[in-house]
Amino acid sequence: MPSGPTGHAGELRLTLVTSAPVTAPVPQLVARSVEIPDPGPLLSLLPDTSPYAWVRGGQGLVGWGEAARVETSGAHRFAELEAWWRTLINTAVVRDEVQLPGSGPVAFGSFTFDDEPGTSTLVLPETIVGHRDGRWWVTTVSVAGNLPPLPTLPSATSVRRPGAISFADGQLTGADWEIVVASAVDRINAGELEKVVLARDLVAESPHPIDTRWPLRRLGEHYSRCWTFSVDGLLGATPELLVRRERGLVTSRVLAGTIRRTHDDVHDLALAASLARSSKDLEEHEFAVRSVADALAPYCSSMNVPETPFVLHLSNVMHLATDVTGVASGQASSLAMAAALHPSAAVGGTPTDRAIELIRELEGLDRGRYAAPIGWIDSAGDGEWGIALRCAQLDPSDPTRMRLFAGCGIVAGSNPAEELAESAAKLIPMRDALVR
Ligand SMILES: C=C(O[C@H]1C=CC=C(C(=O)O)[C@@H]1O)C(=O)O
Repeated sequence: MPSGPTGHAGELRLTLVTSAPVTAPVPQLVARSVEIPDPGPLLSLLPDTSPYAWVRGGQGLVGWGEAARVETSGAHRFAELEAWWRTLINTAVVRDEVQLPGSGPVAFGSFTFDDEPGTSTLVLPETIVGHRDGRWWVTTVSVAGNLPPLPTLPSATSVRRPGAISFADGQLTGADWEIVVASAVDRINAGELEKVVLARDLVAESPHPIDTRWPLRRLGEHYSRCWTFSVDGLLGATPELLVRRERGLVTSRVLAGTIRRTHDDVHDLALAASLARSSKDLEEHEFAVRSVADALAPYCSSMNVPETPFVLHLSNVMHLATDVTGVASGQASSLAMAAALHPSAAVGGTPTDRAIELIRELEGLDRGRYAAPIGWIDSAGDGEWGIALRCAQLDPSDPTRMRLFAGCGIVAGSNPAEELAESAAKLIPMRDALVR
């Protein structure tokens, strides 16, 4: 049901929560972006309430405050939220003195993996700070119809370290999850499908409410090749870019096929070489690349799909990776492309429908917004959408608790114990970010 606008003059906010097409009137949005001197690391600017972030190698966007928000659920969630964004932007007054991707008004978004349960959201923060190629800017947004004043940026604030964190099994114990993986392998060997991605969760508990900026800063430091994100208490550092659309250029980083690192550099190099030759991992990777290339093809006039993957080295694992690029042929936005790509074979399986049915049947997990698109969209429809991996969701009703997620692509040659060990390696970034 739509609710709002709420607040009083000068603090007008629009909040919509809807399971029906988003039809409520939208307010007059006024936004301005101005260049600023280097304000310091983006992630250290965030205040402690509802931080929004999309940062890689120190560059990207952070935001806070809430000028407008919309939530929805169901099979049409992507189209409904995009329609709302377009309506908001169509009547907006924007003074953008920066003219870079990510300047001007930007909505951060996070979507559910499945149509139900849960809600997906787009949020337009009141303040957004961006950094790209040696330039910094601030965007201020008002929905009260007047030009917003420039904010005073906070100086780096201190962040509370989580207390002694305890971790417990989530929905399934490791042993039970291995049984689930074994049944998936049986179903693949029976010829029902080729690949399915199965996930598990852990529950982290702190003696006091978790300040999510602590793990965010750690993730930004230790996984600088990944996209560190935060939207509505879902935070993590994903190595997988579902899609970027920027001035007509479309990019996707596809990952599938994983090997754990040992931290012995010589041994890790040998492992990387064996990953690049592993027929099980190459097959798993090929499914993922195909699914992305097929989904992007209708949106591109030309595409480059490399035949051979490269090995992406992260501090916990190494992945087979392929960067698919294309030239956009029409006006479809980054969000429309993310919708077309989701769920790719990196988080669903092959064939997609059969894999999703098997996930629902076997996994026993509410994935929430894990393994689904998370990112941002600007007024031109450009933006970046990652897959929410290597992440955790803060419990909205108990901020001392977070659920951590990790999943593995299961194919005919998968071994349940190996997959459990791989999932544990994929949980390391979030575990370490919480305890170190
Ligand atoms: C589903 C996850 O990873 C996917 C992305 C990269 C490699 C994967 C793999 O090798 O299994 C997974 O498909 C996860 O990290 O939770």
